[in-house]
Amino acid sequence: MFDKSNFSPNEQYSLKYTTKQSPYLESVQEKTISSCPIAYQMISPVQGAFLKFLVQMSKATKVLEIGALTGYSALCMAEGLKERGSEAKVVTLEKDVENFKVAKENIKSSELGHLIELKLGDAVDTLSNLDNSVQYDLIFLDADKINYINYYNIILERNLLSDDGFIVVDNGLTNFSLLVSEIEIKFRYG
Ligand SMILES: C[S@@+](CC[C@H](N)C(=O)[O-])C[C@H]1O[C@@H](n2cnc3c(N)ncnc32)[C@H](O)[C@@H]1O
Repeated sequence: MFDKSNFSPNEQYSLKYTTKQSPYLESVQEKTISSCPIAYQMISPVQGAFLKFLVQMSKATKVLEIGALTGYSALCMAEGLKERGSEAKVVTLEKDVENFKVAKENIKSSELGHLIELKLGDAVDTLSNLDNSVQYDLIFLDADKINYINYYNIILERNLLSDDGFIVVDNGLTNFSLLVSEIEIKFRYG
């Protein structure tokens, strides 16, 4: 069973010196840990604070996430969008129906729910059909790693990334260094 004691010593140290998450985020985290069999895949509160910081510092308005799970990371990023006005939006993609249902409920019950649009389906299909008159300032890849290169290609081919936008990749430096180096090569040398 996954619980907070599974956090690494580095994670626990960082958590101690990171701004405490909101009570609502904590409740979503706790509920996910107690009821979701793949809760260990959810980002940690420190990573959530970092994503929120990235959204705020980059002044992103449009955020796209691939891999919603129960909505925790989308809610973290929505907190960073609070001051960004009526155009602000997190679009998050999820293919698993059970995860989708829980995420939908968590998003609906949040005071930031109006900032988040959750889409059900395989992200390769959803990305291929996403309205590309909208460009995203921050895109967070956090789904099936094997498809990262496909997500990256579709995002660039369909012009879904804004000119100053950037892509954040979860687990990019753990077991998937080959995929990451392919992405880096394409990014740097076209
Ligand atoms: C690592 S979890 C996401 C965690 C979430 N970002 C968080 O930290 O709260 C990965 C999620 O991606 C979903 N997923 C996996 N492959 C997918 C695909 N091809 N299309 C859409 N979602 C996918 C899984 O069902 C799972 O819910």
